[in-house]
Amino acid sequence: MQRGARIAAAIELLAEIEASQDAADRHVDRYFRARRYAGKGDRAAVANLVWTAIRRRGSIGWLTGAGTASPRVAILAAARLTGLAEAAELESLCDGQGHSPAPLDDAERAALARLEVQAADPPGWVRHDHAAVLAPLLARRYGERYDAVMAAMAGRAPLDLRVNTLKVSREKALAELEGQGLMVSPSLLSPVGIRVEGRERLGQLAIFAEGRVEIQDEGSQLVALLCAARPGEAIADFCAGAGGKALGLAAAMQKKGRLLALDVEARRLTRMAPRLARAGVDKFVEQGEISLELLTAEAGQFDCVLVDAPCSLSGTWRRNPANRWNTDLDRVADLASLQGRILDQAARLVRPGGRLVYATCSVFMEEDEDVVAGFLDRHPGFAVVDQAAAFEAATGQTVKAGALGIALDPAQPGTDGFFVSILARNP
Ligand SMILES: C[S@@+](CC[C@H](N)C(=O)[O-])C[C@H]1O[C@@H](n2cnc3c(N)ncnc32)[C@H](O)[C@@H]1O
Repeated sequence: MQRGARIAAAIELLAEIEASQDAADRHVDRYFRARRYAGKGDRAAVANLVWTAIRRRGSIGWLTGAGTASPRVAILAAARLTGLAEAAELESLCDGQGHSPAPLDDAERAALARLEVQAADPPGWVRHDHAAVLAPLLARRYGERYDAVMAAMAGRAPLDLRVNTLKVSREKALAELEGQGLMVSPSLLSPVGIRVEGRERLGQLAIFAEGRVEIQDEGSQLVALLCAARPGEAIADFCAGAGGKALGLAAAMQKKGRLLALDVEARRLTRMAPRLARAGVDKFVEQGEISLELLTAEAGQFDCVLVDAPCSLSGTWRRNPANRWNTDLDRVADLASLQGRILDQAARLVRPGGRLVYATCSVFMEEDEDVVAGFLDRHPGFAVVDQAAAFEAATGQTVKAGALGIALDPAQPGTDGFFVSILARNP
């Protein structure tokens, strides 16, 4: 495909994506399945234009003065921003000949001219592609590290695996994956983690189908490990959802003791069934729906309660770029009050002397430290433990920790953005 044809294909694809509710990657796959003549290079170039236009939606709107840019303007701007075309070439690439896009109209020409001026000195939120209202929140969290972290946030999320130590050791799993021709290395912080180079399709491999490894970001692995669950303990996973953390907890407990996976919607827990079965812990993990009766009946019964709270997902922008634009301050405030309420409920289940672990995949302190501080004000019977010492005890590694918790990010240590706070109930 010529460059003009690649741009035209990307415009067509983006318009399709915008007009539908389906996930963007499904469209990209379908589009190319129907166009077998397109080569690997074509596919990569078109997909890069489409992803750039989606990820940079808000900043392209600002740079071109177009507000919400049309698919044509968005893709032409993406072609410029990714270096596929120089400014002066866009006009000639859009000549309407063969498979090239139709010629530019005056409004499009003006939008692309404005891009050249504005791109010279854009504000931080444009450079790093997030809603302008989130700038103070990110400045509060990162200060001088803002540019470095946001640059890391723009990269592609790595592929991490958690080894199911109920079935195999990390050494054996590494050897098996290497035997399959994969480039793998032990994770830096998670003692049960493996990092895979490249975008391998793991679904077909026996090691995955037979539950020896599970796909899980290293940050998620660390959240489960920081519960320091031991065999024989009673642990409640209060926001268990699809069960990612529950799997890690079950392995740490060596299937001994009691692991209760809870969620406010029992429907959500059904998604964990195949994962539990694959990992060989389906008979071990108990499931339950949160209710007043349950909170009363189970009060004070657990050595540790994990609250992996619903959040803005701002730590996962590498995976879900649309969230960079559709999170506003009201949503963050609403989530913070929900998180406080969930913590209040979950705390009832912790036995005297037990642990309460609060985690989010948000990088906003408003959903993290502030929620913990509010909880501690309301519950004088709980206190923070030494976070850095708890991290070292659970993982054998050291990280920088704050007084109220540990914040991980894609720049340092290179995980998704996560926050974890380990609290203890007074004996
Ligand atoms: C971040 S997700 C959990 C992910 C899960 N722990 C995992 O590792 O796969 C948050 C979960 O909290 C649940 N949730 C939402 N509101 C809740 C509430 N009021 N109480 C308890 N759980 C709630 C959601 O249903 C969702 O499953």
